[in-house]
Amino acid sequence: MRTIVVGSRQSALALTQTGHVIDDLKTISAREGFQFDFEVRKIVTKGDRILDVTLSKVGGKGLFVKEIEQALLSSEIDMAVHSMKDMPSELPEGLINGAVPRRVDARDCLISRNGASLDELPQGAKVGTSSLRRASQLRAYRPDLVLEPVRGNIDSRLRKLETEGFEAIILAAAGLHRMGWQDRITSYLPADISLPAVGQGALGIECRADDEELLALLRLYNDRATELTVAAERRFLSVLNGGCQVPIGAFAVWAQGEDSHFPSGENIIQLTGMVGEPEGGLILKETLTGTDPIALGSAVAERLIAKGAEQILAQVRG
Ligand SMILES: NCc1[nH]cc(CCC(=O)O)c1CC(=O)O
Repeated sequence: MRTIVVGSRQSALALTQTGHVIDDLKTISAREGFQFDFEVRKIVTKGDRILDVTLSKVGGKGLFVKEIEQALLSSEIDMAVHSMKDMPSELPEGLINGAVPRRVDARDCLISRNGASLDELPQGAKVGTSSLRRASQLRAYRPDLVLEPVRGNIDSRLRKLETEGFEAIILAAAGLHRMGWQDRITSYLPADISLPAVGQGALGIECRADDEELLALLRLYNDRATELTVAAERRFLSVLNGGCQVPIGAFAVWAQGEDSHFPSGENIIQLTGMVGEPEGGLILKETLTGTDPIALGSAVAERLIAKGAEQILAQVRG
């Protein structure tokens, strides 16, 4: 019997999704006759220590994974569950993403204090989001709203909805579902109003590239459709050099379509990508289909670059 040590951040969401993954892996492990046991080890990351500083000011998403990757490389832990959204596009030498489990709801959602939908929010209502992507798209749809940052874990953001005078906040539906807090969701934002972040609603399981024993189990947990759609989104993001906090969104779906361009039965991915000005004045968007996620991600990015995406991103980074 081998004990797999699973590193996790201490946030309620990280611990909860790590717990769900361990439950799933235990089921697969027992069914397939593996000899694995699991144990959670909590790790405090730099991102957790500075949760009150706006992330885009301190260097972005890598902040949540660096310590975890060091613990993996030194074999202090064997695997770690990440939100795909927070996983950098390049993993360090020696580590790989061993499985992408089936994605849950990828949409953004609105949690409003009085049950109002986005359309029903009063003129000039104060809405909380720290995401440039959400702000850009919300401003394009409802220019009257007053958007203000709301940082912290989802539990503290929900608290701030009550204590800091917001009419509503925007969160990823996936986090609320995983926490069992889906009752708090007032309405789901359709992708044409708020295109989700790259990888939103999906998880990635990082482990050492040479840990064949564990990889054999993780392969059985991988969901091919999620792996390929998220790969297309991530390729799109990396071509746009979007590692840090940038107003970029993407969402890919998997269709086993009858499209005449593709031999029947082939896996067809439809990818929509968007780059928006932070003030919502201009939203660039493009949808393409293809069978190769890498080529598709690049193609959508190139289309947006041709429309001026790099100028928008240069302004944001500037
Ligand atoms: N930005 C932080 C983050 N990273 C992952 C999730 C949860 C949802 C997911 O798995 O995509 C959230 C919270 C949010 O954006 O509301």
